[in-house]
Amino acid sequence: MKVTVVGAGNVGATCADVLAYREIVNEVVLVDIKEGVAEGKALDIFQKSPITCYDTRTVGVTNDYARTKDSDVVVITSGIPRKPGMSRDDLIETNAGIVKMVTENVVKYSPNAIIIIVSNPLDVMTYQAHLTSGFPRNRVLGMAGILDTARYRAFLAEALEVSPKEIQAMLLGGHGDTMVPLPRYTTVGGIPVTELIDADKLNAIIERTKVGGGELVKLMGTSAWYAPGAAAAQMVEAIVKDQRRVVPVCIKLEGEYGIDDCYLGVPVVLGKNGVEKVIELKLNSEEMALMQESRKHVREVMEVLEKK
Ligand SMILES: NC(=O)c1ccc[n+]([C@@H]2O[C@H](COP(=O)([O-])OP(=O)(O)OC[C@H]3O[C@@H](n4cnc5c(N)ncnc54)[C@H](O)[C@@H]3O)[C@@H](O)[C@H]2O)c1
Ligand SMILES: O=C(O)C[C@H](O)C(=O)O
Repeated sequence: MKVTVVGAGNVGATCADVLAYREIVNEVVLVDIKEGVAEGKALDIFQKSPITCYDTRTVGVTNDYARTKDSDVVVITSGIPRKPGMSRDDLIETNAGIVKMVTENVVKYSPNAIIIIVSNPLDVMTYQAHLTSGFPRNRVLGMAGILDTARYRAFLAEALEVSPKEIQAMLLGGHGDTMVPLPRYTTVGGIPVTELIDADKLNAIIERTKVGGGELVKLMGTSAWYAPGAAAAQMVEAIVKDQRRVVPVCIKLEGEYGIDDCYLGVPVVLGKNGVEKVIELKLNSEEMALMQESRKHVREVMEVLEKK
């Protein structure tokens, strides 16, 4: 199995590192537009292999897509991250062009690949890659829900003083402040979370999760990478090992949840064909209203792209 990661910055290099040290694939090709960056980071990761003991080979190239030929999965992280005071949507002008150009190259050399988008604004960059690639929707996916649920799960684990491994959760909607964490679908070792935490505390955790990316941007002056890189690697693993994991993924909705023609996070079964199935939950009226609000926001940003 061969995986390409485009963008050898914070998220891309972290994703490549996780793919390598966990031996998720045999070969990782890292691509960047900046001369030497991908080559250097791939070499550094390869030189770690005798220390932490793995066989995955990592190779870096500067814009040489021929070297990515016949990749099974391509993770696109190229693009600028936000700085304090910016929203993810502010990145659209720069990142849409980058994602378009990168996707054209990916399609040329790996026409059967499954594409995972990481660049922001996530839902609309997934739209851009879908438009440019012309791939079926099951092969153009956005990574955000695994990261957003991981934040929610981590905050809950801390509040409940339990292992984060015990928290299972689902979340819907766009990757922005309108995301929809679902307490009704959150359990702690199989116990509904609402039996273990009072409503005020749970609401505070939901609100913190919604702005979880911004919290880190404020602290670091740029956006997060450890959890995002690992989340993208988890999606790659589910695909290349055909694990059929049930995780939230951004995909074009075609009637599910009563929504057409919008890119939003929903629970899916993730396996060797990318999205094997979109799972449609029976939402209550409050959850449905939040999902519609999220759809409205993502649609507005999609329209910005359409007018470009
Ligand atoms: N979906 C998510 O949950 C999530 C999480 C974290 C970050 N992000 C997004 O991921 C993107 C990358 O974040 P980062 O922290 O790694 O940024 P970064 O600046 O560290 O890395 C981006 C890399 O992309 C490269 N690049 C730019 N244009 C390119 C092109 N045309 N071809 C190849 N490479 C190119 C840059 O040279 C740079 O090395 C940002 O848009 C950020 O907002 C998304
Ligand atoms: O917050 C950002 O800008 C990056 C990313 O989308 C995140 O949630 O960490």
